[in-house]
Amino acid sequence: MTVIPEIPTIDLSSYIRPDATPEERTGVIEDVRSACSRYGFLQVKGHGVPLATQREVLESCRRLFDLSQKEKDSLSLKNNPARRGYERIGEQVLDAKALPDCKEGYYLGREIPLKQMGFLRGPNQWPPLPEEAFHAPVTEYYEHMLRLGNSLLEILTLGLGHDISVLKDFTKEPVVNLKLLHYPKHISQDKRQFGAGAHTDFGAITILLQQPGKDGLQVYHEPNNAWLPVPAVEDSLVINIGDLVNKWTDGKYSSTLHRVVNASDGDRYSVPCFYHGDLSATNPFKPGDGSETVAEHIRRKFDNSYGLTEKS
Ligand SMILES: O=C(O)CCC(=O)C(=O)O
Ligand SMILES: [Fe+2]
Repeated sequence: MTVIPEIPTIDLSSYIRPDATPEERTGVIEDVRSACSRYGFLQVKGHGVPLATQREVLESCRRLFDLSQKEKDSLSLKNNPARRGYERIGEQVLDAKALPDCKEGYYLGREIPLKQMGFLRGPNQWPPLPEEAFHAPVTEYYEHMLRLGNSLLEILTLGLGHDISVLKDFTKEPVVNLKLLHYPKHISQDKRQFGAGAHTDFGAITILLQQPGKDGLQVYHEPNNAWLPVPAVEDSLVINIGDLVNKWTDGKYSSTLHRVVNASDGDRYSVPCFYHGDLSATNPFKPGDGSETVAEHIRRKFDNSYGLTEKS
């Protein structure tokens, strides 16, 4: 009988706690290294993001997507050079062999002044919701993602045998973007319809909050030719490696195909956080290897998935 493996869950508190021993830290580094090279995915607990903050950001998703279609369309990412804002159901095609994704989304990131606006950098588009119903909870969650993202990059870097100082340029002014997602109930009978078609993430790492109890994420496991479900467990965050780190580590840490089919009998909300890094950075693990910049890499993949060109 083939035993289908499970995506491992790792307790990060043994690394993050100020009084963690060197042995405890080494244990976490080793476990994360192993999960990233075997699966490219892991779940973490003990990550330091308060449960109330997680619940609030998921509530903010519900409030946002409950706005009228007209209000949401007026915030479209297509009219925004920083690509902040709203994506309609069917607007993104993550897998060109499948039907357009059955999800709607909303991008937010660091608030950058208008005069410094550029690709993925600029002011956010804020929906017409009270401060405490959206702006405050989303901003609080965002600050936690920055902190956690930096700790995870450290852990990954140490696992590769590098000093964390190699991350200096990459983490200088990092583009770290949240995406609020809503998957309606899955009703299509068409086998080519997914909430999110099979894809790998574009950036360095992704930290994903799934609405507890609302399963749907599946990760491809090549050795078994199987899609492994990643259960939506309260207070666990999913971490996965993106294409940038896959490329920079020659696949030692792999960006793995994944997809979403809303398995619940109602709406499903989730919040991925894409840590892309400093747009002008190149490979921190092999400086001078001639690789493209973070900006060049992300732009190609991002615009392609929305059918955008540099000028649109
Ligand atoms: O909603 C999810 O569980 C995953 C979303 C995802 O993979 C993505 O947005 O890249
Ligand atoms: Fe993804």
